[in-house]
Amino acid sequence: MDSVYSSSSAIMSLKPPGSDSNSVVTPRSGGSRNSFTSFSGSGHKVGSPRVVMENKPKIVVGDNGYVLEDVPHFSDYIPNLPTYTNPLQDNHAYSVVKQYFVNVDDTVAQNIVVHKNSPRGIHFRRAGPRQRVYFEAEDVHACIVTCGGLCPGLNTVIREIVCGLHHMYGVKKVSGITGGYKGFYSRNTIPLTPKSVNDIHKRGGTILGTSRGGHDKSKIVDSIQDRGINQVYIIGGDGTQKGASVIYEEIKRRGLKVVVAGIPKTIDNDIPVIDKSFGFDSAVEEAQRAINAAHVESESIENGIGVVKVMGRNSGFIAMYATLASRDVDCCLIPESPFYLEGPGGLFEYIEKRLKENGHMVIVIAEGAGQELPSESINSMAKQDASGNKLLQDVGLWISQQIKDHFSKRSKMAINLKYIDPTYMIRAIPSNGSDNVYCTLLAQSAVHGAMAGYTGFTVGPVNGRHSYIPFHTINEKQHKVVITDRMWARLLSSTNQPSFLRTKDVIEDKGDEEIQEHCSDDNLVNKEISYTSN
Ligand SMILES: Nc1ncnc2c1ncn2[C@@H]1O[C@H](COP(=O)(O)OP(=O)(O)OP(=O)(O)O)[C@@H](O)[C@H]1O
Ligand SMILES: O=P(O)(O)OC[C@H]1O[C@](O)(CO)[C@@H](O)[C@@H]1O
Ligand SMILES: [Mg+2]
Repeated sequence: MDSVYSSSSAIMSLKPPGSDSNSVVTPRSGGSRNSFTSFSGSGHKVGSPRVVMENKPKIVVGDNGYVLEDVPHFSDYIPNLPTYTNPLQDNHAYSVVKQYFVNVDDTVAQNIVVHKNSPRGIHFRRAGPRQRVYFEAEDVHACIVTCGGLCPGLNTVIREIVCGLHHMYGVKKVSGITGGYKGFYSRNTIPLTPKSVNDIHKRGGTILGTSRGGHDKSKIVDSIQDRGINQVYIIGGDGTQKGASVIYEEIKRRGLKVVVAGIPKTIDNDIPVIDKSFGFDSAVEEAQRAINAAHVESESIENGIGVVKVMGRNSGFIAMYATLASRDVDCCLIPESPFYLEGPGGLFEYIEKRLKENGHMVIVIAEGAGQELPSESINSMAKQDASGNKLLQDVGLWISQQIKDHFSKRSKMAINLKYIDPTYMIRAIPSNGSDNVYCTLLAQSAVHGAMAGYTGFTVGPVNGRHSYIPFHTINEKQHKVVITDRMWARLLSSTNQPSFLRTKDVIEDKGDEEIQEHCSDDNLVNKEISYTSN
């Protein structure tokens, strides 16, 4: 297999040094806190000097178009590190498993729909326990932080990182960083033990608290160093993963033996590459309650219209899946599918037609849908939250008002509209059973990767197999509903709503679809999260 670091000529092996089962157990270093591992580029131990590394993606290419988008490993920038036998091999629970350790050469294909002559395409390193680890239990000081908005399952991930570290690897020292990234510079942390986190998965929210903004790279890494932390688990959405990547780069620049592991969290399901994000299923389920209420209200009254707003800033996955799941929805509006109100093919015409046919209707709207419409009329200034995310207009309220105005002023039809905004109620629930299992796998995969010396990665299922995905890949783009894909067509055929598309849009979008083929939302339904032993 040929191996390259992107355009550079450096040759790299698929196996990280020390992960080879034939390698000899190297002696324990005395103080293996994060400062012991500063090395010069030439491999000499030099005490404290800083190591400046090139930030190039780690790409390995092989035969027939095989590409591995690999994740960083300590051994990339710290030579001659000691490795240890994985304590799992003596764990009674896992000793029954035939082949528990993941082969170091195992990778996971991003694209599983192929033709006879297709190139093998992009792969990611398979997640799971390795035979050799880069930490001894008593030397680990892990920390966990949650950032960004709430999402069902945050507490489950926290619980399972703590329990995974403790029960699988014997790690006792885990600190909770409170209130998101800015918690790194506050004085107190919360000690986390299997006992203290035992019941937290039954609660919504995050026991650690969360926040937006306040990411200061140098202060965060100083705090990590000062506290002697050597494994950092960062749970959060797209912004958080970008912040994690910046922290990882700074840690590498300082030559520290500190893992940065990202666990993707987003109720919007807007993180690319992974099959879906945790909490998404729980959110879709909870949205059913609001849609049911809207349906009951609307069908109980003449010309009743129920409008339900769900979350989804730039990606309309919750709206799309909640609509498909419910079957009571007559129109679903998402950010990816621009719509218009007036004239032939517009929303008002469709509402009138639907009410005449059926006497009532339900509209589900994602919060980011049609944002340009209220902005045009209200002419508001774009405002941002503390993280720099654009603050949205309440499109649910706006569209409800537009529909009311239209039917009272320009149509002879008297309507009864009820607007339901369950957005924060959906986000604040505890995760359901299947999300709990998914959260467990994510947490355990992150722990295995960290113990094995991988860093700078986000963990997640790719085609059902948990994988380590480099930050740069995760941070490249956002996962969005592709409106020229089959899944959106299924929705259109289920609701019978207009597509609001003109032929020109379809042609332009088909070009996009080819580019985004691998992250099509078809993947989301056709792939199950695999609960196999990775
Ligand atoms: N480009 C960036 N570089 C460094 N830090 C960032 C960056 N973008 C966001 N962050 C930090 O990440 C944290 C979370 O970001 P944000 O509020 O955008 O939420 P998120 O992680 O995207 O989650 P969600 O949008 O699902 O609620 C914030 O503390 C923010 O300062
Ligand atoms: O009001 P907050 O907490 O800033 O969060 C709102 C945003 O967070 C999200 O739930 C993402 O976490 C978006 O869907 C929503 O726009
Ligand atoms: Mg975000």
